[in-house]
Amino acid sequence: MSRYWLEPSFTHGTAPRTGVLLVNLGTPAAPTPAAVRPYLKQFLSDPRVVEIPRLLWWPILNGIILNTRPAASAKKYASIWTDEGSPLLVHTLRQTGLLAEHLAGAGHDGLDIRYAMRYGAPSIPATLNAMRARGCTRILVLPLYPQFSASTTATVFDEVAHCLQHWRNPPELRLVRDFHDHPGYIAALAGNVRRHWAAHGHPDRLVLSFHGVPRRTLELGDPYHCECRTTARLVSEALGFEPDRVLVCFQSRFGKARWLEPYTQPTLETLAAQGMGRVDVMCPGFVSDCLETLEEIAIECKEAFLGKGGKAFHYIACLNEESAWIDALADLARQHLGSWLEHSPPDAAALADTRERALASGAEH
Ligand SMILES: C=CC1=C(C)c2cc3[nH]c(cc4nc(cc5[nH]c(cc1n2)c(C)c5CCC(=O)O)C(CCC(=O)O)=C4C)c(C)c3C=C
Ligand SMILES: [Fe+2]
Ligand SMILES: [Fe+2]
Repeated sequence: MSRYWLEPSFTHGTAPRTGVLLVNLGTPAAPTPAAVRPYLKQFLSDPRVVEIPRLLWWPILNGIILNTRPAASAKKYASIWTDEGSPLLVHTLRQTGLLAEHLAGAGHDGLDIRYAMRYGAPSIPATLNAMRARGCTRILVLPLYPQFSASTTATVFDEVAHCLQHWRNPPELRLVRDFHDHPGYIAALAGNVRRHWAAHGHPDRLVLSFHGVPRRTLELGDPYHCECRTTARLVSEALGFEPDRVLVCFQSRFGKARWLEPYTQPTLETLAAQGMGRVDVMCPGFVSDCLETLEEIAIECKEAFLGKGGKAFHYIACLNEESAWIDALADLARQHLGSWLEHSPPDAAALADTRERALASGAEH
């Protein structure tokens, strides 16, 4: 769409309102190669995600990756798909509903609370347009990534800004950059582990596995690695578990470059070889279970650990619909909504009236 075409901005008959937009990564529409391909194409064409010059990357993406990976990924998606759809989508949808209920219950009614996906549907532009149609003149954007990374959080901000370039009358905007050390988020993670341990006893090692990014991004100043380490330290402290029995590692390496280390699967294999009977693995960087947790960790890494002689592998689920997490999410939203909760948005209807009278009379506005 051309940026020189600015959309009109009528909000007649709708009370001005404040919106909260949760954003997650996105997921294919179905666990089939035909549905995975366009999703991967959009995802891997984002220059924030793959920082390789387009002239080099384009032939690799279109000539090799998009011809081989969709079929392989579709099989993995099929192994975790539910009757309601992709786990990532199902959890994001439920979290949105629970957050809306929670905030309404706390007296903050009238908020327009929605979710969008950075890749695939519902898209950020389509959702922002729907919020405008509902009269949102203030929007809080809350990416569901606890740790900031240019490849995730920043690209959400880019997409929001790109969309608003086409608006004649854009909303007031607030962005949540990260929540890697939010006390409610840390407490919810520790609560999940404690509950697991109350039922199953303690492991020899607790492995905290985060999604990886290229090592080069750390050298260039991306704070992601440090935020992951901080989250891990805070969770360990909250648990009071001996620090040398907690390991931090990075999963989902993509391509041949060096990524953040240590890598999750080789670390688990080493632990098995060292005679660690039981490991528990949790993925604090994902607030919703998805392909990377349910397939890569709970299936592939489990097989790898047991295959090297490990005796028991426990995967501890993501926060998903945990009430402590919904409390934390509501707290985070409230904290960033701040003054917006105290003062309702300026009355757009009054402005529209003035404008209409001016247009009708042909007078200078
Ligand atoms: C190619 C580079 C990739 C970077 C950099 C990257 C960073 C990154 N990703 C997440 C969260 C998720 N990634 C997911 C899937 C996924 N990730 C990549 C590649 C990169 N991610 C690919 C190609 C895929 C698709 C699946 C596959 O073909 O293997 C998911 C799961 C989506 C789902 O549908 O369940 C999540 C979530 C973070 C947090 C991050 C950087 C911090
Ligand atoms: Fe990823
Ligand atoms: Fe660091």
